[in-house]
Amino acid sequence: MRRPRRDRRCAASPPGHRRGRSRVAGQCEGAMWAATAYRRAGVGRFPRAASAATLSQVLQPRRDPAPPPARTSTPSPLVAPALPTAVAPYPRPSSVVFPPRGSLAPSVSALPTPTATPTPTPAVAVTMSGLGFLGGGMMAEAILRGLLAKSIVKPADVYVSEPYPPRQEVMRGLGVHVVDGADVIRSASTVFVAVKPDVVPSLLASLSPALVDSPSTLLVSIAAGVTLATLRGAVPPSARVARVMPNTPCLVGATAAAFSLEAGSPSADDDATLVTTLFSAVGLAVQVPETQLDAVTGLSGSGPAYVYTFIEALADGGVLNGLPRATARRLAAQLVYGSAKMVVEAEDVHPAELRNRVESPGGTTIAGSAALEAGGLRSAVIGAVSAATRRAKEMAAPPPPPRKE
Ligand SMILES: NC(=O)C1=CN([C@@H]2O[C@H](COP(=O)(O)OP(=O)(O)OC[C@H]3O[C@@H](n4cnc5c(N)ncnc54)[C@H](OP(=O)(O)O)[C@@H]3O)[C@@H](O)[C@H]2O)C=CC1
Ligand SMILES: O=C(O)[C@@H]1CCC=N1
Repeated sequence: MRRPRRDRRCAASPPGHRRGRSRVAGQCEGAMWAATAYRRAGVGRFPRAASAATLSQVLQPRRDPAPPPARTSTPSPLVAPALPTAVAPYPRPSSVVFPPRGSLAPSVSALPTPTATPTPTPAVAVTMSGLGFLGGGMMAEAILRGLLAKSIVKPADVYVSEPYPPRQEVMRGLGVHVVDGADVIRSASTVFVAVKPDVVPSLLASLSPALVDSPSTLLVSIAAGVTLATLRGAVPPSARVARVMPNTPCLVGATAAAFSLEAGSPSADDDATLVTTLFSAVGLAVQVPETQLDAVTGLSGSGPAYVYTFIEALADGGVLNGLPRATARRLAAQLVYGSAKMVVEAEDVHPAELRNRVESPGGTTIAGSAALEAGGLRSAVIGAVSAATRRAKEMAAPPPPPRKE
């Protein structure tokens, strides 16, 4: 009998304690709240460098030395065009050229080399010959639906191995081939490893003969905590490996994904280009040193869950104060969406500055912000990212040797 599947998914300062009345002073207090929260979250002292950077940022007068615009009944100065250096939306590729089987992506070498910032990708024609997924669960579905929605790949060019019949049906419903793992490797030159972390080493080891027969397969692992060294140890030398930490908003083309590649790999540039192209088609893709990937997991990999909790809590607050549930939910979601959009589009503006612009002196928002601080929201969020990061590190650790009876 199958084991039961787990439930999807998945897996301060007191009010009125300002030291000054100006917005700049308020920003300073924001930084102190951050430092206090940092300590409360049990992650040690607020780092000196971070503290200094944050304080200097918040203490600096704004680049525009003029006082903040007076609140009037005229249209708000917060509309995006009023913010400095708004960044344009990332250009999206219409499709990706995949390398033919058995060769290293000559067609992608013309694409830009990724950097630590979002990399624009050009529109190129589809000549897809095979994208694979080992595991057809939640995350595979999110990536796949995102890529299909952007016409990055055609369903007929996708091969998925998945043992659980209901998930196989979901995959077939997307029009992709459901085959066994070896056939995924034989049919696809780029293969996502999308099984649970503890399954990865044994699954890859079992696919070794197919990988030997299909040299230069690029395995793109999304498994939390599974290191490049573990991947390398589980595959033949001819296979290429990449480690990515995406998140479920792939599904709506708004993922925040970071990836790392093996140092010194001769195909590193091509692989970076291919991974960047795939993930920037469904959101943001940045390359980071592998040492940062566990923190990425704790922040943006796990982060959608924290944000959903926040949205749920916001909606509950609205309901408590008399809003119909559906109205509260729509407003809460749009609030988070719009606020995030402003941070994304004005990356030179510190979020504290955006917050301060909402907080009228003696008004409603500062009362709410003070309640958030008193409730420890900031500490709780920092603690959540740290707990998830620690968990990713634990998962990366080799399993303890079996106990002798
Ligand atoms: N969910 C998320 O938000 C994110 C997840 N990840 C990572 O993605 C990976 C997948 O997570 P998620 O999609 O949530 O998990 P799921 O459990 O939804 O998906 C994994 C799927 O792989 C199947 N599977 C098990 N063994 C094999 C096998 N040998 N061959 C092929 N398929 C197999 C599982 O079937 P069965 O259930 O029957 O075992 C399951 O359907 C994990 O490593 C996770 O760390 C990364 C970023 C975000
Ligand atoms: O919870 C997990 O382990 C996975 C990895 C990141 C998001 N979900």
